[in-house]
Amino acid sequence: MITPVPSDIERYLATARWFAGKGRAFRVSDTHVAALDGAEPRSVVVLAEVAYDDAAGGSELYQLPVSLHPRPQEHLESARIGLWGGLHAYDAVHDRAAMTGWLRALSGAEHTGQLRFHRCADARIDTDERPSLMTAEQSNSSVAFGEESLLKVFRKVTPGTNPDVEIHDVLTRAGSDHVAALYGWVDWERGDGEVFQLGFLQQFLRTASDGWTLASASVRSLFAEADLHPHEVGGDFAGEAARLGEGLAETHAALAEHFPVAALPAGGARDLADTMLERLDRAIEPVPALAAYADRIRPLLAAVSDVSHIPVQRIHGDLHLGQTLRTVKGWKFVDFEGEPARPLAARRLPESVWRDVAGMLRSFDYVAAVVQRELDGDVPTREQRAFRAREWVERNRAAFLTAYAGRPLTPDEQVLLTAFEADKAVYECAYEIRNRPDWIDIPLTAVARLSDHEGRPGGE
Ligand SMILES: Nc1ncnc2c1ncn2[C@@H]1O[C@H](COP(=O)(O)OP(=O)(O)O)[C@@H](O)[C@H]1O
Ligand SMILES: O=P(O)(O)O[C@H]1O[C@H](CO)[C@@H](O[C@H]2O[C@H](CO)[C@@H](O)[C@H](O)[C@H]2O)[C@H](O)[C@H]1O
Repeated sequence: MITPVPSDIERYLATARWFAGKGRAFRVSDTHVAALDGAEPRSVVVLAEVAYDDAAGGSELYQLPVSLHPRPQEHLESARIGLWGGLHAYDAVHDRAAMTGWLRALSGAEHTGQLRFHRCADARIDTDERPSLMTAEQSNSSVAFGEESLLKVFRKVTPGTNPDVEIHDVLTRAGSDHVAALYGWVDWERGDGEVFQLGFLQQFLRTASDGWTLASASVRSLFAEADLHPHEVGGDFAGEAARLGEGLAETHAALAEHFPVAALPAGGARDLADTMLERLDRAIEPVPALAAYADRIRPLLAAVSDVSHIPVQRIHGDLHLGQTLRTVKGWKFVDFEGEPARPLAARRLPESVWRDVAGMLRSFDYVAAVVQRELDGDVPTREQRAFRAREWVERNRAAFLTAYAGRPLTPDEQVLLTAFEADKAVYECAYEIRNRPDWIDIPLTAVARLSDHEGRPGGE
């Protein structure tokens, strides 16, 4: 069995887009290796224990599928990890031959040592399809096989059922129109018997466009017209926003049918409010500008503790326009992993559907803000654009929400929705300062707007 070199992995992780510990002091304290027997090139999965040496401490387990070659592979230079036992080690998601090996193992439902490849009963898997790494990788890595299937390789792994695999499995069996069908998945059993899900193969929605791209195009087409209102512009998004709302309502209904539903127990509303308040307090340290709004945001979050009945069920957990794909047959939702920063167990718990609704509402705000940033102009031009962007946001929020709920929200639902929006904007402040500090103004502006919310029914 190959022996990985921890310092090579540390160097590789430090620059990886998907490594959540960037900027923190860390070291690889241990590694586990599982081999894909008989694969050519030689392939292993390395699970690297990452220990953090900063004040927050803690540890995480990261997955590196590795291909091992006796000779250097020039075309894989950017994916090179190091030289291990005389073999050249590469991040295998970049290595087409290695990924074909994974597809074959999935197709054959192979059990090799500690790795177990599962194939779903109705899965169509063509092992001749050519693998290519998707460039839009974020928290994980995804490899497309021709036009047929997509392998998502989780990077940070935790023991137990992964919510992305679990929800794709359940909704595929239920015949949902709103997810890509699950074709198979990969488990790894650690020496102590704990099982980790390493990735899954799903239907590749190759002709789909993601909601972020479509919504950005709509905002750009608004700005291309000097004075028109959003509903007067050819690229109006409100119809799509409404279809997204309907699609989310149908997805929530399917999740409610196939997973347990409940109401938060006594004290649950207070716990939820406290969790949000704690998240706000924690975010002030990395984002000191939040402090100026904190006293006016706290009552919005604390109000949740007065809601007497909060129904909960499985939800998406981190919904935004980038997690939606428009196919010819309607909208699909992807990436049911929940917020990457939350512990896995928390991400599988039933939650209020208003968390997902709030996520989408925040995304309409984001897309309008991001498109404005692409454009320059003098102050009056920018102010006029900001006003028109607000009209676009309000129109699409309303279309989405009306279609989702199909009726006016009750006062309690409005309290929950506002609190989840504020909570999400706070989360985004912490997320942006770590990942895209240039974008910090986007959620901060939202926090400022929400802090001004009091007494305004119906949202922002
Ligand atoms: N089944 C699919 N078919 C086509 N594209 C997909 C599919 N699932 C995800 N994608 C695309 O891949 C991107 C990354 O997928 P996602 O599951 O969100 O991974 P991550 O956890 O790395 O963010 C998505 O934004 C989406 O555009
Ligand atoms: O897609 P992930 O599950 O990795 O989610 C994380 O990254 C998202 C950014 O890609 C982040 O979403 C935020 O930025 C989006 C625009 O890029 C915007 O549409 C979302 O509304 C906003 O929250 C998400 O919060 C984070 O968890």
